[in-house]
Amino acid sequence: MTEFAIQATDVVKKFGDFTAIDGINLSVPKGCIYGFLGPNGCGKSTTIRTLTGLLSPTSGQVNVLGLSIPKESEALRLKIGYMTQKFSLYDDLSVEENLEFIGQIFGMEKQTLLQRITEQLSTYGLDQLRKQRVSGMSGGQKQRLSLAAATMHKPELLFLDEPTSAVDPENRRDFWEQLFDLSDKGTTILITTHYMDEAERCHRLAIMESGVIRADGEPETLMANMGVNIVEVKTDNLRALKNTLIQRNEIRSAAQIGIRLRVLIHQDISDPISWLRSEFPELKDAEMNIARPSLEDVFVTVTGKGRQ
Ligand SMILES: Nc1ncnc2c1ncn2[C@@H]1O[C@H](COP(=O)(O)OP(=O)(O)OP(=O)(O)O)[C@@H](O)[C@H]1O
Repeated sequence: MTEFAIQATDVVKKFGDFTAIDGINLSVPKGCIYGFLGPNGCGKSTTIRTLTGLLSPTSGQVNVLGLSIPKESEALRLKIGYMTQKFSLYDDLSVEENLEFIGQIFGMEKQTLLQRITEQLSTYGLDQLRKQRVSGMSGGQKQRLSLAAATMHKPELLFLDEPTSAVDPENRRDFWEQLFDLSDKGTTILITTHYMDEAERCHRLAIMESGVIRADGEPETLMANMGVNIVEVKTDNLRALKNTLIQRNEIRSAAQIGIRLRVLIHQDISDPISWLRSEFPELKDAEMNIARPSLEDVFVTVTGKGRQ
């Protein structure tokens, strides 16, 4: 039987008249890296804050690591780590002082604390920077320190709210290596992002829009079950072609990618290339090929963006 780190049922969170999350159901298996993908303002941070007990849901049930939230949030606090996009570090303290401070908050004894600081500095490549003040550090260094701080007390469950938005692709890749290491050791990770490539690395994924989960599952399964075929078209006048194509109900979306138009066509059309040639005379001699689905296609298919 699958054990779940997080189970949320029909969770609603309102701010006054505004509904930020609207009936979310979520089951996150233990040890899983679970992604939350969605545009700015769709409710990702509100969901995380509700799951950690920082916000109380307006209605619905939340169970995290066997604890009923928000009632048992205080007990949960010791079992989770939480890293936000702002990194939440103390600028005037050095690298090791930041870790020491966090360890003290979690009530670690002096000897254990010193040993853990040494471990964390080594794991996150911060040995050389131990005396460095945070204010003089680069985005990538701050990110590593922030992850070291969030995992000081060896949490069972780690919440990461857009942790890579302030760093370059190389640092992002290194950061993901660290996440896979943590996952290998059994840590459950819930991470929010609006980067497609990052979402593809997750074991499971929920796609969120306007406070609602539009789809969830393994990235591969989501891509397989999209209900569309993808054709890439290379021809002239792509802008005009796009406007013509999206008038048809059979076409879910069309987006220009460089010199090609990526066209998502409903799966009930069995031979989409022949269909395009026969329905649109301007495509008679166009170069067309079937493309592999991407997570961006899934996103477009399950959210309102496909209807534009
Ligand atoms: N304390 C609050 N009071 C009122 N409205 C809020 C509050 N917190 C969030 N909201 C609103 O709820 C919606 C969801 O916000 P949230 O921060 O959860 O989105 P998000 O998906 O995390 O976005 P981002 O990627 O920009 O962080 C937004 O419209 C936001 O303005």
